[in-house]
Order: sequence, then C-alpha cells, then structure tokens
Amino acid sequence: MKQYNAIKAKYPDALLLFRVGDFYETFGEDAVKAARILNIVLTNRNNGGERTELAGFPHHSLNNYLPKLVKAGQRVAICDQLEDPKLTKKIVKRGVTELVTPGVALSDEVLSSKSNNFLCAIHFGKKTIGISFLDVSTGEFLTAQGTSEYIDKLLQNFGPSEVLIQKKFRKDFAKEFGEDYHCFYMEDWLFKQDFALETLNSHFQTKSLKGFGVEHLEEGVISAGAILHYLAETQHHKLQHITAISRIAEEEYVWMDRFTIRNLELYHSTAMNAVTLLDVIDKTISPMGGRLLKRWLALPLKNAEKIRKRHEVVEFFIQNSTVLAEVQQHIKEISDLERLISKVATGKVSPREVNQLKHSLDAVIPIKKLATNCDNEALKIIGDNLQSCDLLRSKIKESLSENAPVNIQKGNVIAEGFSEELDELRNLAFSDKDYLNNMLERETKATGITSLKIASNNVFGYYIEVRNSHKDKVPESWVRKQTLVNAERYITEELKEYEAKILGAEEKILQLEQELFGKLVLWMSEYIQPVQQNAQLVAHLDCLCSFAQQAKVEQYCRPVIEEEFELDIQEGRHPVIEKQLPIGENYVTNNVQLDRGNQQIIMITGPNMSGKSAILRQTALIVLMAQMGSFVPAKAANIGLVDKIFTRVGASDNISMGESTFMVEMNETANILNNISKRSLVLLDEIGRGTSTYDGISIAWAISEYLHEHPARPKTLFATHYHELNEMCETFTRIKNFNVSVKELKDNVLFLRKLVPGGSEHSFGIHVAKMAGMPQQVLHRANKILKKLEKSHSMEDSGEILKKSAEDEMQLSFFNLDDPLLEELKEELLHIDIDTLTPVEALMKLAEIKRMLSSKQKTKA
Ligand SMILES: Nc1ncnc2c1ncn2[C@@H]1O[C@H](COP(=O)(O)OP(=O)(O)OP(=O)(O)O)[C@@H](O)[C@H]1O
Repeated sequence: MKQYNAIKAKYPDALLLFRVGDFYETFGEDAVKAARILNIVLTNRNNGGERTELAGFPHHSLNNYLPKLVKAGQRVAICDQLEDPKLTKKIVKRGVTELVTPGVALSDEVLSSKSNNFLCAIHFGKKTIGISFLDVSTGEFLTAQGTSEYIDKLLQNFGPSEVLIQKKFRKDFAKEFGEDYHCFYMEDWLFKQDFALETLNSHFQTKSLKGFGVEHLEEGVISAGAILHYLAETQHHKLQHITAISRIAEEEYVWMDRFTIRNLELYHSTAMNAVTLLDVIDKTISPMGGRLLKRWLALPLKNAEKIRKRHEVVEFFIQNSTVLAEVQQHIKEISDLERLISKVATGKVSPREVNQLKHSLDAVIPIKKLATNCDNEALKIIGDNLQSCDLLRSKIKESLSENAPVNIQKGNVIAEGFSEELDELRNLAFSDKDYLNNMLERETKATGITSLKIASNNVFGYYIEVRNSHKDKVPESWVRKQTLVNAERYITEELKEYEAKILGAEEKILQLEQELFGKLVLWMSEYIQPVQQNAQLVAHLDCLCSFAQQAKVEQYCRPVIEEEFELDIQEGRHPVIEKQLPIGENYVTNNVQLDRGNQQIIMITGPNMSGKSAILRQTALIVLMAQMGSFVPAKAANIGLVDKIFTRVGASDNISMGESTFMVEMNETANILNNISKRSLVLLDEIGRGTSTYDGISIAWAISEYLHEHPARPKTLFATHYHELNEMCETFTRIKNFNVSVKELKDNVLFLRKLVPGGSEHSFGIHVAKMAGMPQQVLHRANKILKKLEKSHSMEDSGEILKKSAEDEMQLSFFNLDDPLLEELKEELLHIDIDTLTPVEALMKLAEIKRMLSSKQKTKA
C-alpha cells in the first residue's frame, strides 16, 4: 500500500489500475468508481492498515474494461510491474506505463472508425486565441489561431474528445465556449512560446517551424507545444507517426459559424434520432474516407479550380461505372491504414494487424493501376502518387505467417523459412511424436511391458505410465512421480532430459518470435510516411466514389461553379427531407435565383408548415454540397462561389440550445451584419419573431434594409410571417417577394410547396393547429378572435394604434427620467406626425424610439 500510495499521489486525478500478479486492482475511491462503471464486485480488505475498498479484474481483460472507463470520461493510469517477480525478493518495482485519457486513445474499442478522436489545446493570447488538434491514432496534427468566433467554429467542426486549457483561463474557456467539453487544466508555465518551439522542434527534429508554414502563428504554436508536452506526460513517447503539423487555412474554406453548422444539421442534430446530411450522403467504404468526408463537409472549398477538379472525377466515375465499381471493390479490402500505421509507430500493433496492413497495401496496387490508366487527369495524379510499397509488402509476407494471431504469446507468428534458428527450435519442439514413439518402442522391448504409455500433463510434465499388473517389471532406475488407482507414473533420465529440451525450446521460440516481430515493426516505421500518403489518397478517392454513387442513385446534377455572384438553382430539392417523406409522396422541387443586381433579397412568406424553412435550408445545402465537390439534388445549378454561409432562426425555434432569449437572436444577427461579404449567402428564418409583433416587424425590416443598402449586397433569403415586409419591395428595388403557395379549400388548406412570385396574406396558423388535432372549441374561439383582430387592425387603423403605442411607450419610459436631453427628445418625438407615415415607417420609428429610450435608460441606471 505504501508503494501504491506513492504512485497514486503522482496521479491524483486519474483512476489508477495497479497491477498485482495477474490482476489490475483499484483501491479506495477509485475502486468505488471502477466497480460502478464496470459493474464488478466491490470488496474491502485490511491492507496492512485501515480497511480499504478494492475492486479488480484479470489483466488479460484490460482491453474490455479500459474502453468502458475512458468512455465514462475517466483518465486511467495503468501501473505495471516493471520487473519479473521471480527475479526479486523485495516488492516488485512498479510504475505507470501509460495514461489513457479520452483525447489520447489508441485502442479500437475506444475509437469510432468513422470519426477522428481529437485532443485539443487552447491558448488565450492577448489578441487572438491559438488552437491545435491532434489525433494520436492517425497522426494528424493541425493548428490555427484567430478570433473567439473562429475558434468556436473549429471546436464545433473538430469536436475534440478532450481540451487542454491553461489553469488561469479555466473560467474564460467556459464563458466563451460553453461547458460541454471534457477539459483538463494544465500549469500556466507550459503555455510559453520558447517552451513550445523547443518541444516542437525537438519532436520534428527541425531548427524552425518554417517548413510547416506555422511559425508565424504564435498562439497556435504555443497550444501545439502544450499538446506534445501532454503526450509525454501521459507516457506516450513513440510518436514517429506525427510527421508534420499543418495550418488550418481559414481563407481556403467557406465560413460557417457554429449556429449554421447546427441549424443545417450537417453532422449532428439537436433532435433525437434526427437524420443529418452526413447520414444521407455518406457512401464511403473505408474508415479514412468516412473521416475525410466529415472534414470536407465541415470545410467546403472556396477555390473554383479545386472544386471543379473534384466534380470532374465524380463525373468520370458516373460515366464509367465499371471503373467506379472496381475501385470501390478494392477500397473494401483496405482496412484503416491510417490507424494501422500509427499503431506501428506506437509499437502497439499486433501480428494480425501487420498482416492486415499488408493486405490493405496489396489492394492499393490494382487501384493505382486503374487510376493511372484512366482518361482523367486528377485520377491519374492520384494513381501516380499512390505508393506501391513493394519492399514493405514482401518483407511482411516473408516474415509473418499467414495466420499470425492477435496475441503474440499464442505463437506461430513468424513464417516458416524466415529464421533458421526458429525453424530448428520448432522442429525440436514439435517433432516430439517420432522421438517419443521411438522411446516407447525401446522401453517396451527392454521391459517386456506391453501396455506402456508415454504422455504429459501440466502438473507433472512428461511420464511413462505402467498399469498396476506390470508394476513388478519396472526397472529400478525409473523414479515414481504419481500413483493412480490402476497405474503408476514414472520419469526416466532420458525423458527428463527430453522434457527440459522441449520446455526450453518452447520458451526460446516465444522469445525469438517476439524479438523478430519487434525488429519487423521497428523496420516498418521507415514506411510511416508512404503508408500515410496512401491512406490519404485512398480516403480522397473513397469520398469522390461516394459522391458519384450518391449522385447516380439520387439523380443529382453536376453544378456549374462560377466566379460570378449569381446563384441559380433549378428544381432544387432538400437532400435529407426528400429521403424521409412517406411512401408515395414526392418532394416538390423549387427554383431559387439570387444575384447582386436585381434579385438580391427574396422575402418568402407563406403559411406555417408550407415549406419555407425547407427552401432556405436546401439552398444552403446545395451550395455547400457543390463547394465540397459533390453533385447536388437539383436539375441544374449555377453557383457563383460563396465564401460565407450565415443562417439564423428566430429565437423561439432555438429553445433547445438553452438560449431562448431574444437577446441571443439579436446578438447573432448583429454578428452576421458585421461580417457579410460580397459572396455571402444569408438565410434568415423568421428573425424578429421572438418579441412583440411591432418590435419584430421593425427589426426584420431594418435588417433587410441594412442588407439591401450594404455595399456588399449579400444574397439573402428571408422567411417570415410578417406580411408587412412585403411592402419593402416598393422602396427597395432588389427585394423581391415570393410565397410558398397553398390552395385554400373550404375549411382547410392544401400545401402545394411551390415557391411562386408575390407575397402571401395569411399564415393559416389556425388551419395548422387544426391539422395538429387542436380541440374544436379552441379552433373556433381562435377564428373568432382572429376575425375581430383583423377588423380592428386593418391598415387604415394601424397609424392610430401605433401612435398610441408610441405614446404609451414614451410615457412609461420617461417615468422618473428628468434628463434635459430626454426632455428634448420627448418634445421632438411627440411632434412627429404619425399620420403622414406609412404603417411600416411608423413601426420603424417606434422601434427607433424604443432603442433610444432603452439606451438612455441604461446610461441613467
Ligand atoms: N418541397 C417540399 N416537398 C415535400 N414536402 C415538403 C417540402 N417542403 C417542406 N415539406 C414538408 O413540410 C414540412 C414543413 O416544412 P417547413 O418546416 O419548411 O415549413 P415552414 O413553412 O418553415 O413552417 P413554419 O412557418 O411553421 O416554421 C417539412 O418538414 C417537410 O416534411
């Protein structure tokens, strides 16, 4: 326990698995935790002092239990015996050989094959924040720095399993990025530039980081240094597979913020069991392909040339379906090359996995051949760059036996004919039958005992068995070992020698196999880079094949990517909704055209449930899919490159995020308005509805006006229930009204789901309530109230209502305020002749008054 306590003190925040003989034991609080998570028996024992809780499991079950602990969010320190207990009389030396944490895991049981497992570190600099991501299971190491918004977006995109943060920024992190991350807090002094540069240069064996193009990212580099330090601290020293660090090039990818990624449900959804875009479009076969597709989805391209190259390959595959089928067939034979080679580097690869690596590399050869012979430039380049790794494959083939097991202790790892010494030992150990038969024949002759038997068991080793009836014929030189009811068992001098030789041989075989396998793995580490390169190229091909397959099955079209600004989608569909419609129902296609000259903003009105949001989202998804290199669900699509996609949904749709306040909606919208560019695509879904109608209309109006007047003229779709906004097109030339049409039946409404020019007048909310099964009584009453309201709120009256409302507002707000400035303001406002304003102008005025008042009130307070 003294030894245990000393080691445990070094790892206070980890659950310590303490090797005792054939068991891993946990003590005290760790035991309580382990018993709960692993569902194992909790006992207690008097371990030379106070009683302490104890729970353990056999050491060979580590692979079963460890993932469960890590998945439960535990940091697990594995403490092993560092010397052979037979060779010491004192307490066996023990030490922690590995610290497994959620972000640093190599075991297949912890990892998910189609997702990366990123460890992340964050450094808060004076002006910018640095961030780095490392997947130790694949060797990918990335860094970036930027504003809090950018960092937030990256955190969303990469979804790290663990985030390392400087202790002093613990609170800042939670404030900026929320509390959903599994965090570990590190000493402040580790986050220093000199320390980081030294750590990184010593790892990469470089003098500077110039070659990686990251040296200017001061904060990013500091965070990268912290990650490498953490790996060393967690006893991960074999990191040869981390061969480079690269910058996440912000300017190369379409900007989407956290909200947009969530709202478009690209790869996760807040709703239970909801289907995401990734679920629908992911037809990749290999784990590397799956991981890359997710990355492409998070980071669509902005470079037209690069995008077109991807489209070209997809088109080639669609037109040459046999090539597509053959390439996919071979990709199927490829295991997770990236993770296999990482296991080689970390020395955790099993003999069976080395064979898997070889088979995977074998499958690369026909792909290389197919790609190089294709009549497609981009594929040819991929083919040329695929490495055949001939020497590696032949070396594995000659060294390893075909059926090498997972566990090296099981033997039969090294191939016959690879090592003379091993072959001899094997002959000796396994050719015992002939030798023993010979011996039996000789002894039978010599003793005259006809029923002699030679055999062995685990307890007594080899023996000669004599039935009791022949006991008297046993020679004196035989030594009795065991007495049974009907027989006696003896050992002879010759048998003893034989036994020693065999046992020695078996032990030597095991040793030699381990040694030869270790040498092979070490030699293989020379091949880390070419294998990683193959893994990346196969992943790339896999994604393009996936696009082709999806396009063929779902009838997608090749989008035309243009440097212009227009967006013209003909007969577009929502890729996810169209897959979920009830049988027999067809998705209604829609055309969407936007440009900066004539139709910059489309105001979409239409009843509840008519399909407004679907049109907004499908437009964004089509653009995004096109720019990630995929074909799109439409008949035709001309896409002027988009550099930022913004989406915002009115506050009440957003409750699940726990941020239902109108303030958040406004903050986020303000954020859009401050970041728009000429190539932005802005989707606003019922912005303004989180407040009272007049406020909402005013704000929606002002936002649309701002977007219209802004020199960037971003393309915008605005879905709204405020029909008042339809008036805007009279004043603002680039705003056009559309509505999602419905057919009014006698007592009901039929959704046609077609986007047609012109505004709509009703929301049919009550019809929708009826469809939802609202009690008759309520519907009836709602209809009555609606009629009354419609009558009293007719446009002619609205001036009066607004005037009253403005006055009320001012009375309330001026209460207790005696600032002379406010007095002036009051005078000025009271003299506005509301009757000369259009209702919407009046609304805008009202909103202005409210804004001014609230800011004055705040100052006052
Ligand atoms: N083009 C379409 N073809 C077939 N079904 C559609 C189409 N568009 C939408 N739908 C169906 O109608 C449902 C409602 O659509 P959506 O959420 O876009 O309506 P909305 O007008 O935004 O409603 P609300 O104003 O109530 O938010 C979708 O979930 C989908 O099932």
